[in-house]
Amino acid sequence: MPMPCNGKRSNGGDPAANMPVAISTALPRGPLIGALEEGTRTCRFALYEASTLREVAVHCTQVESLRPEEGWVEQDPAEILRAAQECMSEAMARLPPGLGVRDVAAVGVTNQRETTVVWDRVTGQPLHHALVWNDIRTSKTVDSVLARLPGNDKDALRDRAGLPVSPYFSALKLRWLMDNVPAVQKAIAEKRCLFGTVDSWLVWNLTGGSRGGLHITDVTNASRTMLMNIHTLQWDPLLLKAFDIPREMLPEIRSSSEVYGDIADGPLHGVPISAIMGNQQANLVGERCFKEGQAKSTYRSGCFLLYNTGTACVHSKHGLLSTVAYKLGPDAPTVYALEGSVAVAGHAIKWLKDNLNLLKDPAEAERIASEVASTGDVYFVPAFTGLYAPHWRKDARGILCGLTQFTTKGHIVRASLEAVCYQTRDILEAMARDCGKISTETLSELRVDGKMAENNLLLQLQADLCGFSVVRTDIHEKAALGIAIAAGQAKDIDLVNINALPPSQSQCDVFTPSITPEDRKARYTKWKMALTRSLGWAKPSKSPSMTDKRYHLLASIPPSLFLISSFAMMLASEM
Ligand SMILES: Nc1ncnc2c1ncn2[C@@H]1O[C@H](COP(=O)(O)OP(=O)(O)O)[C@@H](O)[C@H]1O
Ligand SMILES: O=P(O)(O)OC[C@H](O)CO
Repeated sequence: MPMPCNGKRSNGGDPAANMPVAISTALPRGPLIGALEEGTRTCRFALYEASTLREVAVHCTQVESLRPEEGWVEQDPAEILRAAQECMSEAMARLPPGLGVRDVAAVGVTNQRETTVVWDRVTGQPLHHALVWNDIRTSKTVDSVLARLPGNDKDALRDRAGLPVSPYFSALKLRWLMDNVPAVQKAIAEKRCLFGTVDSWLVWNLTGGSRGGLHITDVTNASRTMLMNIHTLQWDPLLLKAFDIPREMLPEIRSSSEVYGDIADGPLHGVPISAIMGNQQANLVGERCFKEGQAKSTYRSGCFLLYNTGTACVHSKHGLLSTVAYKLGPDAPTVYALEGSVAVAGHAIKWLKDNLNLLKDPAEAERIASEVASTGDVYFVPAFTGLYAPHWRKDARGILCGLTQFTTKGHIVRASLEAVCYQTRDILEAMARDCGKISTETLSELRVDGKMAENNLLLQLQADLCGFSVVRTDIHEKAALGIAIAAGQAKDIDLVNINALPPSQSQCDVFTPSITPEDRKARYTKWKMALTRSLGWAKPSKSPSMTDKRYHLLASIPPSLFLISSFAMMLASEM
């Protein structure tokens, strides 16, 4: 069971991070900061009182995902925008008496990352549904790109992008749209096509759309496109060439915290937008992981673990992503993170519920898994869409192994929880190898949040299977807080040292390891055996189709010459 630490635990030298503060019972006062949080499933707008970070008004709505084919995940960009506008209008309508738009000092936007939108700059209409981050239709596009890289190496572009070639990232999704959607091809030919991640789409529309909206993104979102140079923080000519993407359709890259422009219409008319960040980076800020070596893990449908590496961009040699954590101002230092993303975490529990009918509600997972003392040697690798970090195997598929006639649903549910823990351990092992810095002591800074983190058994298993303490400050994610901090900073409103939680909630739970190192080692070894068996199930076809003319052209270049020749072409074109 978790051990409540009553706010007394170490907080990594950040004394304010968990300090209980007196909660004001006074009527809320301006200035207020607005946080628009556009997640994959939920859109939410909250208004915070800047002096206390009290949430004074909020509205939230769901955004539907469409799954037209296996592995395809889409959202309607118009629906994303409508949801954002509804949330802002409803939250403004709920402001306590005496508060109004004049009290809102700034709005920040945080969003699901990688999800790719293309639209017509003249009509303002989307040219296709957004391809959502976990859509894997671009598998063949990946094969085509890999076929042209030295040694078919998915890491060949890592030095520049910080990322492996994978269906996860926007460049692949944009390439697919350009190859397969005539409306996109036509709009590009007519120079009317704009590309953006969800932040760009929202900010362009909120600041005026086709009547002069700002076409911008921030460094955190741009770092997930695979088109930005992670060192220069600019679109990289070689990466653009590798994916054959015209520069003019891309947004301008800005810092995560600065006044970009004002909201053009609606109840927040005239309020400046002053922060943009991808949601996992905003979460890192909201968790106040400002020091090198601090890390957070968010357990939702997927699981996202970010480890602050300070101003050093650590290039992972073990399958992690190098990403921009934040740059809180045009002249502020760029802070980087290593990230491990797990595609399927809580989603496996949803699958047990929806597809196998083993649960009525995800919350039942804890009770059912607790009915058995172990998984009975059952291992579940939920590689439904391949494996993300640190393996990056799109050919992996889910497996359940070690079944016997004695296996019960308790064993399977418990194995599903353990799968999240083992995948997290895989990431932590990779981080340890990349940084050589992670120790039990620094990992006392692993802060966990997310809906799935309300499962006590999951966090106990996490502590057991990793061998360090897991600290749950609160299950509520901190992305909205993080973007409020960034938006406030651009307006010289310092929110960093304000604790947003009432004292009763600011207590945290600590889960400490309760199994022997031998047991831990034996179980992890078995997990790795299971993982190996999941690989290579969805083999790519022998000759990946080349979906655009450019691939035919470049396929004739020997892979080893590809990068060199691209450089040469690039240099020549710049002369
Ligand atoms: N108590 C729980 N135990 C295990 N899994 C849970 C629990 N509560 C939620 N989940 C799972 O975690 C995920 C988190 O949900 P949520 O944050 O609401 O989802 P999303 O990432 O889709 O927005 C869901 O996929 C759900 O199946
Ligand atoms: O909206 P979420 O919480 O599922 O987050 C999605 C991530 O940003 C994808 O990288």
